[in-house]
Amino acid sequence: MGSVSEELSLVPLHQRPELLEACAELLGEEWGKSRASRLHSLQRSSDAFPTCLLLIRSQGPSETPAAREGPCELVGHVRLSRVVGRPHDLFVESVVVARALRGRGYGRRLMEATEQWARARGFCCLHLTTHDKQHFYAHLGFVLGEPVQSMAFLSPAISSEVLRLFSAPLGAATTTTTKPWVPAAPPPPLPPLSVPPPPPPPTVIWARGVLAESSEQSLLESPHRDAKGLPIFWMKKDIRGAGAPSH
Ligand SMILES: CC(=O)SCCNC(=O)CCNC(=O)[C@H](O)C(C)(C)COP(=O)(O)OP(=O)(O)OC[C@H]1O[C@@H](n2cnc3c(N)ncnc32)[C@H](O)[C@@H]1OP(=O)(O)O
Repeated sequence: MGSVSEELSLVPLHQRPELLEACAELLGEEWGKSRASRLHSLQRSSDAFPTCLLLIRSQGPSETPAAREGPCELVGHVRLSRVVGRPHDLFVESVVVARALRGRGYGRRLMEATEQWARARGFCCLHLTTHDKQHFYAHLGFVLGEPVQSMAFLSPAISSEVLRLFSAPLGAATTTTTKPWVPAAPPPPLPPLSVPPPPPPPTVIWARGVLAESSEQSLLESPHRDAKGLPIFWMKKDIRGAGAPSH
C-alpha cells in the first residue's frame, strides 16, 4: 500500500461533463445569474474556445496514474477565450476557487496551471479584468495593461470564418480575398519641412501604456470603467518562458 496524497489536475470541463452541475454551482455561489444561463455558457466549453478549465483534486494512492477519471472534488474554475486581433493572446475570466478552500494556495495553483496550459499551446500573453483582485494578480506577476476585445463577448452567431479573420495577425485578412490585389496609388510627396516639428506633448499620467508601467500607486485607481460604470483594472502577463512559479 502506498501513501495517500492529494493530486491536483487542470482539466477542460468538456472532458469531465459530470462536473457541469458542480461547476455551475461554484460560479453561481460567487456571481449569481440564472442557473440556465450559467449552464448554457459552460456547455460552450471546447478545445476551440472558449475553454473552461477546472482545477480538481483527487485522493488516491500516490503510485497510481493520475486519477483523472475517478471521483474528485472541484476546487476552482477559469474560462479562457481568444482575443480579437491578437492570435497569441488569451483572455482569462471567471477565476474562482471554492469558498471553503480559499487562502490555501489553490488560487495560485489554478493560475499557474492555467499559464502552463496556455504556454503549452503556444500562447504568449494572458489578459484579464478585475474590479478588486488586482493585488492578487499583481502578486502572481500580472501588470496593469490596456483594454483588449475578448471573443467571449462576440455573438455566437458570428461565423467561425469571421472569427478566424478577427484573430488573424493584423494585415493577414487581406490575403484571403478572392479579388486580385491592386496596389494603391503612392501618396503624394510630402512638402519640404520649413520649420522643425513641435516637441512631443508632456507625458499624461493616465494615458494608456504609461499607466500600465507606472508604480504600485496605480493599482489603487483605474481610469477604466466596465459597462456599468464601475472602475475596472485591465491586467496582463507575458507567459513566455515563465516556467518558474512567481513567488
Ligand atoms: C479575472 C477574474 O476572474 S477576476 C475575479 C476573481 N475571482 C473572485 O473574485 C472570486 C472570489 N475569490 C476567489 O475565488 C479567490 O479568493 C481567488 C481566486 C481570488 C484567490 O484564490 P485563493 O485560493 O484564495 O488564493 P491563494 O491562497 O492561492 O493565494 C495565492 C497568493 O495570493 C495572495 N493573495 C490572495 N488573495 C489576495 C488579495 N486579494 N490581494 C493580495 N494578495 C492575495 C496570497 O497571500 C497568496 O500569496 P503567497 O502564494 O505568496 O502565499
